Amino acid sequence: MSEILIIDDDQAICDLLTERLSRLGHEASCATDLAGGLSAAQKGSYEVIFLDVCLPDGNGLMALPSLRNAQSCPEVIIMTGQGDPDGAELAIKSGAWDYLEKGNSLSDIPLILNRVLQYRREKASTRPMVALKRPGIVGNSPKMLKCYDLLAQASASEMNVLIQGETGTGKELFARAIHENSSRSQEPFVVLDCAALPETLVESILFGHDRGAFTGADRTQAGLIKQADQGTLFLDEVGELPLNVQKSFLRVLQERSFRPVGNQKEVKSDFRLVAATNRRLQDMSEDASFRKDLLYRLQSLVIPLPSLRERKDDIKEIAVMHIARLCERYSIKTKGFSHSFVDLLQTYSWPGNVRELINALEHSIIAAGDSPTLFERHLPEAMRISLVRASLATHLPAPQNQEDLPNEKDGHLPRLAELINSETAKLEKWYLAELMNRTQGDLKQALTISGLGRTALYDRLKKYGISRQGS
Ligand SMILES: Nc1ncnc2c1ncn2[C@@H]1O[C@H](COP(=O)(O)OP(=O)(O)OP(=O)(O)O)[C@@H](O)[C@H]1O
Repeated sequence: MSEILIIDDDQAICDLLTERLSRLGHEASCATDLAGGLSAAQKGSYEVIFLDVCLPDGNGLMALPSLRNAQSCPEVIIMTGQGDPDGAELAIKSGAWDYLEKGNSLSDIPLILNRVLQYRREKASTRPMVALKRPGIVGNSPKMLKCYDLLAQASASEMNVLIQGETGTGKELFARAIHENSSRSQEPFVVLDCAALPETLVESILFGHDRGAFTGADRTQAGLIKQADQGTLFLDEVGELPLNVQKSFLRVLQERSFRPVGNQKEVKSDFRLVAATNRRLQDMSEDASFRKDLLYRLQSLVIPLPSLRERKDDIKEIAVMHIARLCERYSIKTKGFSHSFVDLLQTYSWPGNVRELINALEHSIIAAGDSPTLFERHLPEAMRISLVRASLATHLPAPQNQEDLPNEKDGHLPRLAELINSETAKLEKWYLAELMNRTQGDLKQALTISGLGRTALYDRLKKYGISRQGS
């Protein structure tokens, strides 16, 4: 028995399919819109999903990558009312198992299901025995384990892969790992940074040029696409690819051939494509700043890399590896670190992800000088200040409940000025004590955070009898 999900807004189709599937011994669940379907797919352990294209809250095809990325990595069978050969082609290229026309092909369902389930059983029993190479990639949190599964799938296939993630989450590292683990590992890995393409030279960089093709072209030069022949082409920051280049690149992806600038002859290149982005390409395709047809082709398999704050359990392990690497680079003995140092690393939100963590570690190693251990005071000041600010903000005693509000005097409201003075004094006293506590008496930090001048801070500490230890 297999668990199967049906995403279709037509209740009659849901009922019909559920009945057929249960007769075949499977357990079917239904969702009547995309949001419900996506949420069910994330929670359940479905082997197969039947997906309608036109749903009340969106196009089913656009959700295909997210559905395939669900924990159980289900196969998706597209169902649609209209026979649409282009849509069918796109669906298959986007990683769907099959494309069915409602009505005509519903009788084929038992056969198709048999094939899918047999394929999944065989795939499970022939999991590669060779260990996956993860050069420089650290982390065993559940989110990363899922990424390793996708990395293995990507490496064993020739599918176009789209790696999504915030800056510094390891997109390039993963792209290299896909190449290293693939059958193309002995061939070139060519990186094209789409954000750094000078507009006038884009075509020549990508497709190459012949001698004399333009002023300054004094010799024939192969473009990056040709250089990636037999190997892997990595399009970094693919969301930055100019629209006119998206069009020519789409053609290259379809034909695997192109014309160098100044040459009439088509040149072939057999490359495997991996792309990466920190932008929401889906949204960009909605406002026409990224071509939908190119997006479909790029995302046959999507690897969504988690941010560092979503996998705080990995921070210590990553820190250990990079401290060792950095100390080796500086030719010094590997430093250790205190508990509180790791605690702070795990509290911070890391907008720059692993890259920012590495920079903070490098800063700490230099700041520690001869000390064999890293302490929190070795971390960059800006980071410590941001941590203190964040914790102060979360502790601000805003009067939210009736009990927090000031007491009335003998049943009468106090004069407003009196009330403001007494509440301000309470708040000031609390703030200064917290400030001294959290900065551990570091006056420079306390001045930066509070925005007070030196004399104003000293006067207030004296007024409320607060020591630099916060008591
Ligand atoms: N899981 C990881 N374990 C250890 N180091 C990592 C990991 N992920 C990333 N790094 C390190 O973080 C740095 C940034 O990684 P990388 O350049 O691959 O990120 P990116 O997502 O491509 O960044 P950007 O979007 O800014 O180009 C590199 O030094 C890389 O070695």
